Amino acid sequence: MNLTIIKTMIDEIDKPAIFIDLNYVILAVNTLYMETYDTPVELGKSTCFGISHRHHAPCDMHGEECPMQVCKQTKLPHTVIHNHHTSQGKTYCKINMKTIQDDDGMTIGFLEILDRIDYASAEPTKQKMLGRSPAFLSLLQEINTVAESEISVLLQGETGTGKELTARAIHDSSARNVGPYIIIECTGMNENLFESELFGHVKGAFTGAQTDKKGLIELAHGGTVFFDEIADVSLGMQVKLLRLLESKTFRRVGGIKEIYSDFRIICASHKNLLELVARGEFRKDLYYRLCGYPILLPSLQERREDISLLAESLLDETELNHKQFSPKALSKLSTLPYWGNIRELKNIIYRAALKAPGKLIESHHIVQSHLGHPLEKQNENEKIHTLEEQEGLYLSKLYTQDTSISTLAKQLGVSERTLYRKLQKHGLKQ
Ligand SMILES: Nc1ncnc2c1ncn2[C@@H]1O[C@H](COP(=O)(O)OP(=O)(O)OP(=O)(O)O)[C@@H](O)[C@H]1O
Repeated sequence: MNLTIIKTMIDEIDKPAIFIDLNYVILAVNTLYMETYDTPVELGKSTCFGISHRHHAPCDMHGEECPMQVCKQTKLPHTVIHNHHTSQGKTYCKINMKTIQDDDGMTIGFLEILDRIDYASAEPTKQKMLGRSPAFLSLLQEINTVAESEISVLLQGETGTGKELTARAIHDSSARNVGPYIIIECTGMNENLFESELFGHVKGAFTGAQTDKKGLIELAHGGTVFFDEIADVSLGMQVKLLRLLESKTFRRVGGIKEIYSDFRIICASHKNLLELVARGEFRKDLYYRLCGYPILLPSLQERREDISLLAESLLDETELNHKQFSPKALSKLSTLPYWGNIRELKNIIYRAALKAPGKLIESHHIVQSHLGHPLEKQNENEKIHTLEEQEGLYLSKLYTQDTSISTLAKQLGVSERTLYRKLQKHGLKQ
């Protein structure tokens, strides 16, 4: 294949694209690629890592996976997610790389095509999934892996870890993103209501059904349905859901006509569904229908490196965004145990900003509410905590506003001063 043909081919691609040789040097580039970066491309001289990362060495020397190395070994296309320096700042990009061979099967270079990832960011940005940690990057990779397929996805993870945001990101990066995205909240609905919400009803099906009404499944035709807290669906309704998933057809309540809906399903639960299956509270056949691709969302504890970034951005989303954290406040935020994950972090930040009288939010303004913690006991027993986290968890159980410090200190076998210090360290006391 000669270079002129490659240049013509690259110009035809409707995404930023380059052709690089075995030494990372760019030999062909399209206009969309040049528009993506501020650094000008010099054909035969610029390297892919120099333009996209402003590095002087390949990505794998900077802790990122180099797709070219994988392509070299496997000769198969490979996709990775990298954080690029684009003309719009640091941006997550999906890099699709493909080996190009000559007629004799010799590798002559690599084709790189880029997709911007608009739902995530490594910089403080409103309304985006934020993070830089390895756990966050693996999550982006998982989203990327499932997005282009039709597989059913089961999102599991503690409350407040971002399951709803992840479901939306999967829909937005799938081919169904032009279709509807329907959220079905499974908690707190009785069976009759749930059935009529899902499938709709015909006129006269029950008192108050004065007209025909489409259900959410019908409205989701061509798009994605997200069932939040799927574990809360009753056993009776689980049978109907299974039938729906197997046939993609249903009947409106009181109706006889079979209606077809083409939808993709994503579910989320903060409960361990397999445990519910073992206890007979969730149907095994439905579980396997829903769990085509399970994704476990990392808790905030597993991505502590992201706390400062999240904190800055969450503060920015409040009306108190003229305030800022002291370095000590930020470091305190990074050490707290978070039972409610990002949602709890959000509350702590808002409270701290309200408490701070001036512009600066100090570490003593950051106080964790211990009231919510006993609510979140799901999987707590199985999780390994550091001793320090365990200490915080234990103290938050024992200590309430009415606790006598001297009595508790005696019971714990420490001095009152030590207990004070520990309560302060874990954000349980000012
Ligand atoms: N990566 C992230 N970056 C920024 N904000 C996030 C991120 N993940 C979650 N959030 C925010 O945290 C809050 C909780 O997220 P979300 O509702 O998606 O969690 P969840 O896991 O679905 O919670 P639950 O199980 O309680 O329904 C939301 O305000 C969301 O915007």
